[in-house]
Amino acid sequence: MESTLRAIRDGESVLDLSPRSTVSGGVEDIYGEDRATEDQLVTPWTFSVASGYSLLRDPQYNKGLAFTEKERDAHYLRGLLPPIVISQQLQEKKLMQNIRQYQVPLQKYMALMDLQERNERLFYKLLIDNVEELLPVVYTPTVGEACQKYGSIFRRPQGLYISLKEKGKILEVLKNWPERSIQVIVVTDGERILGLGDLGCQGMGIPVGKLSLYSALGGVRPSACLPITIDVGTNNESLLKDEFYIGLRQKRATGKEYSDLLHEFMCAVKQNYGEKVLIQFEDFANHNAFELLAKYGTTHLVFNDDIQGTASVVLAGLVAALKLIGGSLAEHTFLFLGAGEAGTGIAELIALEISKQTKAPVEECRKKIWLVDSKGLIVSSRKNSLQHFKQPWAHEQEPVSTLLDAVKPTVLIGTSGVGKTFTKEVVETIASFNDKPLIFALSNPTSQSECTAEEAYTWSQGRATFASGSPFDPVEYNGKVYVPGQANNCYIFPGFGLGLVISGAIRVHDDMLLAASEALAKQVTEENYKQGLIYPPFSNIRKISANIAASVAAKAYELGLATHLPRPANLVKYAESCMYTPVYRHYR
Ligand SMILES: NC(=O)C1=CN([C@@H]2O[C@H](COP(=O)(O)OP(=O)(O)OC[C@H]3O[C@@H](n4cnc5c(N)ncnc54)[C@H](OP(=O)(O)O)[C@@H]3O)[C@@H](O)[C@H]2O)C=CC1
Ligand SMILES: CC(=O)C(=O)O
Ligand SMILES: [Mg+2]
Repeated sequence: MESTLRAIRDGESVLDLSPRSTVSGGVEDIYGEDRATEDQLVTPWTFSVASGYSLLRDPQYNKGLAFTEKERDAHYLRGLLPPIVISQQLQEKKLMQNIRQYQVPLQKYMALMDLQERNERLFYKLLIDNVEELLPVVYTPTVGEACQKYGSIFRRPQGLYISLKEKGKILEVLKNWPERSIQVIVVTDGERILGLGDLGCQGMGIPVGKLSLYSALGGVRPSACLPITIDVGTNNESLLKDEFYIGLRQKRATGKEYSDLLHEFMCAVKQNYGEKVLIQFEDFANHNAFELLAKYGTTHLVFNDDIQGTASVVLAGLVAALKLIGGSLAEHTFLFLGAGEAGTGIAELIALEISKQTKAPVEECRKKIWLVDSKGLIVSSRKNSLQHFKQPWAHEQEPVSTLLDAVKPTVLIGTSGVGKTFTKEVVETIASFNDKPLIFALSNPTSQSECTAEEAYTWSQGRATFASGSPFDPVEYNGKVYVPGQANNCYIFPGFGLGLVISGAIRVHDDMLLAASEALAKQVTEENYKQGLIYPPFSNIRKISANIAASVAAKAYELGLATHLPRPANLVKYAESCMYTPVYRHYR
């Protein structure tokens, strides 16, 4: 057998591998897999010529019924498919019809994951052409439910699992991944999955979902994307007791054990994929997230989507909203419910932008921004007990425990991960001292949203401008239709990552976040504003991503952080030309 395999590997003329008939009329079991009793070892061998049966089962190349007559002849597909040949458009139509028949969002999610596993190009074509309809399925809110039930719905593994068992062998594990030229990694340790808390190893749905958006919305090739879950255990008691749980059945490793594993991972990634692979940290708990970003920000190309991507998307929405509510950023007062990754990340970028606009020191600009955590308003008397990322926000003020007791904000931002916290009283109060209150309810998924779009519009008597992390349908109030925006980092990270990739950037810089934000805000049209929108529609997201990518790349060149030289003259055109499109290719 070894000589046969070697002949195939070396490209010599292929030997006869067809199973031979035996005298008894059965089929000879040449490799002994069927003869072996259960306690004997067998070799799980395969050979990889993408033709015939294996071509149909290779999601990267499979086209299903869209294989042409010529391709069916050339690639040994005759008889393996029914006679009809149909177009990708017709396949898309049929699949959308099928997906629309499912009433339960999780069924739609599973159907889409099956499609991704079966026919990658068709999956991306569907996602791009129906982005507004399918985004809530592959992404928030449905991906949250998928993660909660990941063990039960698990069929085929997606992405790479690195657990404590792989300590000392992470480089080898990376080498098991079939693709060599990786450009973007999204990694989680599953400790803060959306606002759903610790889902351990089942957080894998998040890197998988984020990376499918990298390809669909940002045009990064799917084969260049690698979803990774680091499994250091979970503190989620119900998962630890769940017989279908797919992760390590132990409490989370912390301290040195945790940081050693993460360090080995970060070094192995750089060693295996080089300096220019983007590592996006996603849904880590804040006690690790800030530290990882600070520690690896100077040695690796790292980006924390929850801290930085969210900041960039919210700043864009704020800048755009000024056209509706008036004033400059510096003239507004901001109040956050939630002072973690998203809250302090956004707050810091707002302060930075105000500082750039007004030339005032950033410390001064922070004074217009207030944050509330689970213990109340962040004030100076609490300073010694505050986590380091909250300390810059500890302003001089008496401690208060209720949201609107001390501050009269013009902008209210929810980043608490706790649903229903913007109560009727809260919305009515902010609407009582603002003609046009601006309200962001950013927590995901929908169940954790601080309030719904309907509540925001009704309780403010139609005066609020509203955007949320997970999507809400338009609302009719007093005969007028209000269209809520979706303030989600998925507006930013696909284009942001593309900009880093095409410029060959080696580090992320805050000015790139500001550039991405500005590029997004510029995409909001007069027509969008007329509808009360502060974000452009997702139907234009590939164009939006190309513009964001161009702005981020331009900043990378300006800062001397780009290695792709010479700089392309027209970066928007260049970004567009680099984007993956999922139409079928013709096979020779
Ligand atoms: N729309 C988007 O694009 C994004 C949305 N998010 C969403 O934001 C939410 C928070 O994420 P993240 O910042 O990373 O989480 P963190 O855990 O880092 O922060 C949560 C913060 O909320 C505070 N908090 C919790 N409960 C309450 C409460 N009842 N009242 C007031 N404050 C409370 C916590 O207080 P304490 O510090 O005292 O514990 C903490 O400061 C999640 O739901 C996530 O899905 C995140 C990223 C992007
Ligand atoms: C959107 C996102 O990244 C989050 O909710 O964590
Ligand atoms: Mg996230």
